[in-house]
Amino acid sequence: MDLSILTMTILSITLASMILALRILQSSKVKIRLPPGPPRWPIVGNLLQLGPLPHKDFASFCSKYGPLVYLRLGNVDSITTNDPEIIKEILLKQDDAFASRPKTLAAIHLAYNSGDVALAPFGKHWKHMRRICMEHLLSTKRLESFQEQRRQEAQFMVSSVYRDAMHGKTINLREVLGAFSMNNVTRMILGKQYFGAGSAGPDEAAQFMDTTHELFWLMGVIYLGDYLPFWRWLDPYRCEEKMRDVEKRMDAFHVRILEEHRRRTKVVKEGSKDETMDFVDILLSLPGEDGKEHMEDIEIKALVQDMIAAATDTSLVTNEWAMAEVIRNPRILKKLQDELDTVVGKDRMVVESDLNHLQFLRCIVRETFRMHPAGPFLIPHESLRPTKLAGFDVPEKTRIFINAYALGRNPKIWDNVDEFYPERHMTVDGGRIEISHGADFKILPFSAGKRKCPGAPLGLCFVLLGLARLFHAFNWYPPKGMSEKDIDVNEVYGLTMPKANPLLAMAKPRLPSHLY
Ligand code: HEM
Repeated sequence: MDLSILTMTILSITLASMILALRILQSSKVKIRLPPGPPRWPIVGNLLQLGPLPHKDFASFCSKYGPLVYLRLGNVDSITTNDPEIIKEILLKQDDAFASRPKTLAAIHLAYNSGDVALAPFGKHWKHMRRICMEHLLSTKRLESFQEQRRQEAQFMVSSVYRDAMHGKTINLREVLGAFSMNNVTRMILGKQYFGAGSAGPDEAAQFMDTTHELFWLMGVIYLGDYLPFWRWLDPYRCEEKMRDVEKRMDAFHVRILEEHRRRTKVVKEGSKDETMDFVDILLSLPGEDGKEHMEDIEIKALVQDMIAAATDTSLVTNEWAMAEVIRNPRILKKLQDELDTVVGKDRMVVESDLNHLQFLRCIVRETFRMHPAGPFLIPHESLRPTKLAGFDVPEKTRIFINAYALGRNPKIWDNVDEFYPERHMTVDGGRIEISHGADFKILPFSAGKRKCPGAPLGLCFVLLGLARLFHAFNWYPPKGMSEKDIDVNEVYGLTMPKANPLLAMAKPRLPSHLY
């Protein structure tokens, strides 16, 4: 064949293929009807429209464009919603389409390459790991077996506040509540506590706390490298480098924990010591996936890290918000203490069996979740396949930002959205107040469907017990020189949404001294 004919043929075929490809692309684009959303820039999409509080930016997009909004974040399709019906559709009716997680750099570096539960994609490994947590850490029987430890930690917390109160010291409630959550969690999981008498050495405790704080922070960052590949390459804020550093330190910590437990198991087997089993002991004794004799170390480390991260910060953040809102509102504090005095009395401390009878306290917790949900976007989900939602198309691998913050402040479903008013949750017949989402999906503290929080009963127990003890045992006031309304309610964004500034307050004991 003549060279010019060959060239012509190649050119014609290339041109024809290009026209065909363009037609296919156009026709597929015509068919796709994405939800409405703000105009976007080339390459970065809507990323530049997000500030330090993205849950508020997303909320204002919903006010402007409707209950379901499409955003293009760099090269990632994303949707956000604040509407109960759409949320129900995502989490319940189309659960099988929306139950996955995106593979973020945090999942790679801080969750053993998505080898955990919370950041794992939907699939066999996730199911296996989740079942282990449900059966061996979060079953009713296991939770009951740790009840005495929770009582001890509640008493330790009250006693430490009492000591400071008697010396007229200002109490840093973030520290107090953080120690309560962390000790409870590490006692269940690692068999040791990091605060107070009998705790791990001060160096180990300080190191562990620093590293876990960094871990929480890095897990919450909306890292541009997840949306723009070139950003990952530049990494101007050295964010990925920090992730790698925390990954290394956390891993070294887990290696030590596993060694300690293996040594101890040997001693227990030899019969010289009787120990109750913590979660790590149990994980070390379980068979692995696909008929393996044991779980792999990496799986144990991923689960332990997940449980500590998921359980500690969520309950601390919720408790700090609830305390801040109640101390800002003396009327609510008085009403709560009246309830505590009626149900519990003043001659003993609150115990767990009281918690179901404290309806006003339960309303306070519900109201706290409405205004300050621990997870403003839950943990972002990802769609597994293309689907339809509220009449619009949602492509495969779309990132789903369910805005629990904007749901709780949605003026279409709540009145006076910025007022902390627990009474709005009272039932007409005075019945037990449910703290989960309920049928109307007007709040979403623990999510719903396949990825709903498996630790909700335990998390609620930490929250209700911690608050009941502190409000029953003490009167609370703002620090000297401040009034109630000076207590700020600003938040910072992260995987959880804590108060921007630690809550400081003064406490005055209100029960007989021998109870402390
Ligand atoms: C007040 C306390 C807590 C709150 C508010 C809370 C809230 C949440 C939320 C909003 C999610 C995301 C659900 C979703 O993405 O759809 C979640 C997931 C999760 N939570 Fe909790 N949580 C709390 C306590 C706990 C505790 C105590 C544990 C365990 C010890 C725990 C373990 C988990 C795990 C493993 C996941 C991931 C589930 C999955 O992806 O399958 N949480 N939690």
